[in-house]
Amino acid sequence: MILRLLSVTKGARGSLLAKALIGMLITGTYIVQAFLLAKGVSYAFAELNWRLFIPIILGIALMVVLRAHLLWIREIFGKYAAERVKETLRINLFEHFFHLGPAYMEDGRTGKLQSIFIDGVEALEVFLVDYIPQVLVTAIGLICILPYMASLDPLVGVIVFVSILISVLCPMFWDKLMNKIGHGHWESYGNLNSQFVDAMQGMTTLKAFNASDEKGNELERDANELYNHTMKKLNVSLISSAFVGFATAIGTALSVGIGAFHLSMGMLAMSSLTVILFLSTECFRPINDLNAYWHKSFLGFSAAEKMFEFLDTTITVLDKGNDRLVIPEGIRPSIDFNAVTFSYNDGTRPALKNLNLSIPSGAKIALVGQSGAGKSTVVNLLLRFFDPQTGSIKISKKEIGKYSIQDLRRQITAVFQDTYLFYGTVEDNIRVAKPEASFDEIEACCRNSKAHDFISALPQGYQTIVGERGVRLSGGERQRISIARAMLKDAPILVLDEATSNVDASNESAIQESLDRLARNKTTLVIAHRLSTIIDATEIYVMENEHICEHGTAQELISRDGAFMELMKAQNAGEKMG
Ligand SMILES: Nc1ncnc2c1ncn2[C@@H]1O[C@H](COP(=O)(O)OP(=O)(O)OP(=O)(O)O)[C@@H](O)[C@H]1O
Repeated sequence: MILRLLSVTKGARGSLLAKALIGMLITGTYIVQAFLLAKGVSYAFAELNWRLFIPIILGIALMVVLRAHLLWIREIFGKYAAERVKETLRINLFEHFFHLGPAYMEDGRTGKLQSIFIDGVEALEVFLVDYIPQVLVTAIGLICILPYMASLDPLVGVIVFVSILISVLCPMFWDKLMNKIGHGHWESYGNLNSQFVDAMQGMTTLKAFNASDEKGNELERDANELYNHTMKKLNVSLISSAFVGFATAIGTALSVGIGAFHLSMGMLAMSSLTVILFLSTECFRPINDLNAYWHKSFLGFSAAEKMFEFLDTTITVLDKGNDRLVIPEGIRPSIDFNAVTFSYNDGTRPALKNLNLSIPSGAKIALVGQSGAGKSTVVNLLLRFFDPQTGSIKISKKEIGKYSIQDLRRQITAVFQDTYLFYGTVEDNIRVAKPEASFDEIEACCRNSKAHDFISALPQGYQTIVGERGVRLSGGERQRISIARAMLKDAPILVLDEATSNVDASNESAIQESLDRLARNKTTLVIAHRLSTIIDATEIYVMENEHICEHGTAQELISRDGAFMELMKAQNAGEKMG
């Protein structure tokens, strides 16, 4: 995993190396300072002239000033590297997220993803930007200091070496436990985040059903779990740090003690003992820093595992097709579903079973049926949000999997029952369909979709901010914006999935007229519950239990008195009661 993590430092490696080099210079200033201090102390014991102390004091002051500057420069390199690494990681994550598409979002909870994408990436900063350069600094520093210490007193060298080994290896013993706790932390953090997002989005429902207390309790339980994990993490981290602190303190004390003993035995000079005294502290300084970074990094490790787990999620809808799907102006493609079977998720219950459906070039086909029959699933498959397990779907007689997904979706305009508005102006939201559109084109589409009047009445007209944190629009208004989007995209295949379900009666006939006009030179698939809106379709397909049970013109189906008539009767009865 560490190697994989290192791969994301590409683009920031120069800065990381610079940071490590500056770190070595900083260690150098500490070593020089230690030597100067050692010299000063030995002068003090020798009771030499005070003037001799002046260069030592000046030298130490110089080291302090130099170190302050180096620390400042190291911070700049560190921050630059951190931002680059985090940017790379997030770009990788977002790219994969978009490749996974709607199929992934079926299982994933937004709050969990958010916690990994945002906070997980932040948690990795310490490991990538502090720990890795510190490994270099520590290794080089020790390679320089240890042999010198051993040359002064071999036994002291061995003691320092063993203490360093213990300090480095000790955190590794806790690794498994720390990792487990880290996983628990992200799990509970993700749960809390998901619950919170859920509560925010469903606030109206919670209040309407007096269920906010229960939701509040669930949030409290999740917050409590997170607290417990955080405390566990702190405990283990503190114990591990205490071990390392103990090993370094014992190492320093032993090396000075042994040095003093050797001095008393006449085996070591006073000047060497003072050097050992100050240098042994410098030996352990980078180790302590390394240990501190290791502990700060451990949440990053478990976050990294979650990130890699996400990055390894198989993309189920593969974009392998290289063929271009460019439909020349005026040409209307045909669509064919042949023996299509499809199940969501675990595949236990098929949403479509052996479905056959043909939409001839330029025809308007309607798909009707009871709720849950599988109508929207047909659209999901046509847009390749999912791929069927068996059977084939063809556009213009060629399997849709052979076209690039971008090309495929470029040729289809879909209007759904639910319209998502992004944070931004009304104009931006419509422009999503055709970024290069002129304002006049946008306005013309809004007039046709009966959206222009209400948009003009908004505080800043087309420049009014909508979406999250923006002006709230009604369901019908949102749907008219989505119809304007569809009109602007004007692709050769039109899919209307309950496109006017939220539109009020006064606007419906006018919008229906515009949609009919839009559908005139296209191949159209309409899904509608209100059967009056599809009566003019070239052919109506009736779905029942995941497959087509009958099809024909409205007239044919009415005279057959089958499933379609059942639906008509049920609807008429419903309308009469309404
Ligand atoms: N994203 C999904 N994940 C899992 N199951 C799903 C998903 N979407 C739909 N289903 C299931 O697949 C079946 C068909 O659903 P689909 O939405 O296609 O029906 P529909 O005919 O469009 O219904 P409605 O008219 O109510 O919109 C249903 O049993 C539904 O529960």
